[in-house]
Amino acid sequence: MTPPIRIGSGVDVHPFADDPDRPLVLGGVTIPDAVGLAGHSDADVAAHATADALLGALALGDLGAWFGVDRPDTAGADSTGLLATVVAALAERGWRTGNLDLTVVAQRPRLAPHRDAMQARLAAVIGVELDAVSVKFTTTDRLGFLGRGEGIAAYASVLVVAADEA
Ligand SMILES: Nc1ccn([C@@H]2O[C@H](COP(=O)(O)O)[C@@H](O)[C@H]2O)c(=O)n1
Ligand SMILES: C[C@@]1(CO)OP(=O)(O)OP(=O)(O)OC[C@H]1O
Repeated sequence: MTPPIRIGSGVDVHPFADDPDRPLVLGGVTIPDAVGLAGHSDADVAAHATADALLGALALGDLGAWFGVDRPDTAGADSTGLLATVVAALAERGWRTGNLDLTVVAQRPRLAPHRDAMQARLAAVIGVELDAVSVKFTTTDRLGFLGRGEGIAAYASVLVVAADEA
């Protein structure tokens, strides 16, 4: 019998864009005065890692399997819309999110001032209380490609719960 809780993890990395006017979007929040990430969608690594974690919890494949990698309809897409589609797919199968713990790895910019906004936005999109979403930030102390400021990564862990569980 399938246990009433399942765990999922997701990872995503995108490089900084060459275009200095591209917005940086993380967890559905536009970070002011920051260069954005390159990608087919809005390149929101936080939303992508969260969506992959939810898909992983139910062994439903990954973002590319659901949304392709270069489909015209996802060009420049708001990734919280993709995440909402994944949340709806879970609900259709009788599952809801228990909690999300997300770590964004970025040498720059400083993100802590945007934690509350990201937590609130992600909680709204995945349909959980505010205290079920944790967003953390770390640098790599200048080590590696992230530490050289070449891009941003996000790592998400989720618990999903059978919707009929109290
Ligand atoms: N892009 C970032 C990275 C980190 N922070 C905050 O700084 C703290 C210390 O980071 P270390 O990598 O030096 O351990 C971290 O816990 C975050 O609070 C940040 O705001 N933005
Ligand atoms: C979101 C999708 C949609 O084309 O594209 P990207 O924004 O490039 O993001 P990535 O995590 O590289 O791949 C997943 C794709 O499904």
